[in-house]
Amino acid sequence: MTDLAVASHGLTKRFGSQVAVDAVDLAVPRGAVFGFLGPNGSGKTTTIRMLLGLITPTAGGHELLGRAMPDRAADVLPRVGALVEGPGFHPYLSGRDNLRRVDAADRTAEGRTAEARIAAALDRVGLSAAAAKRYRTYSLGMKQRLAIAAALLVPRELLILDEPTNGLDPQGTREVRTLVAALAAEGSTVLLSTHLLAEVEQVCTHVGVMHRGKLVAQEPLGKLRADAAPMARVLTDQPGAAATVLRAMGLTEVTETAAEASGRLGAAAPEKVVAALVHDGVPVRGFTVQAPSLEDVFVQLTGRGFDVSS
Ligand SMILES: Nc1ncnc2c1ncn2[C@@H]1O[C@H](COP(=O)(O)OP(=O)(O)OP(=O)(O)O)[C@@H](O)[C@H]1O
Repeated sequence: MTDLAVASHGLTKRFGSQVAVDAVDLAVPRGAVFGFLGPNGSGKTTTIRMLLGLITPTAGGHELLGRAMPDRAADVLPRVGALVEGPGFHPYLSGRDNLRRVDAADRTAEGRTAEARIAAALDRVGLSAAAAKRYRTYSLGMKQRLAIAAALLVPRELLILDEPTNGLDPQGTREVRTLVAALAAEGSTVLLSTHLLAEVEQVCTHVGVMHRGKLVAQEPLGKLRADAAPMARVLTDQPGAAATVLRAMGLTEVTETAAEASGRLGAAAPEKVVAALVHDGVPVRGFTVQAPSLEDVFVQLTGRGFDVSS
């Protein structure tokens, strides 16, 4: 048994002359909550659609749960729950009746146990009380949770969720994040795509970063942070002189504003930097060393500061 829930090799998709996904080698360990992060248009949805066998790759291949796709699709897809775009729920049917339709359409699901499984899935996503209400009266968060319930009608080893919190208000976002964390705690591997760094920080154990169709980083979240160099900030009324010292001490990405200079600490020890500032007569009003934010880490890794917060 492989220890990877998702493994892709050179997965590529071209649309005409445009390369939407460019030789992506994904490695999602079993048990991970893998945040598939990238700005709009970076190729996340296209990758996910290839992973699920919804579209054919131009080149490359992949395995889900150790089985080659698409050859073993019939065998592996029943063990994979997916949330990709709207599942086409009927607006005038209740949440429960919508799940009955979804379950009836699934040939791998056992009809005899349908009612119990539907009730369990509704309970799982906190929709039991609203199960009899029509879908069209649901809030966005409830609609999204019903879509996740549809993915949970049978036990899943792997969940692939495309932007599960997209369009949700803060309350709905929290509900979905809590649900993802609970599913992971029960042993499911989760791959979720997002363009929100906060999402990755709050629920993910691993992260893969897409940029212009390429997977530019893929690591456990803790390692990503540990590998990143911290920032030093000097509060001073002589930022120009401070910046000169920071550069001389080997700090990189040195910037200055009216009241401070900052730079990325490499091998330089913070106390040596302070000593050098004082030695050169720079008046230091404050000195702080900050662990990099996840956004800083991505800038370091990719060399680009893409806007991931919008
Ligand atoms: N069917 C298609 N035909 C032509 N181009 C496409 C098609 N699907 C996607 N693309 C293009 O491929 C690129 C990647 O799109 P994709 O939807 O995979 O990005 P994404 O990272 O999921 O973005 P978003 O967060 O907006 O969904 C985009 O430039 C998009 O316009």
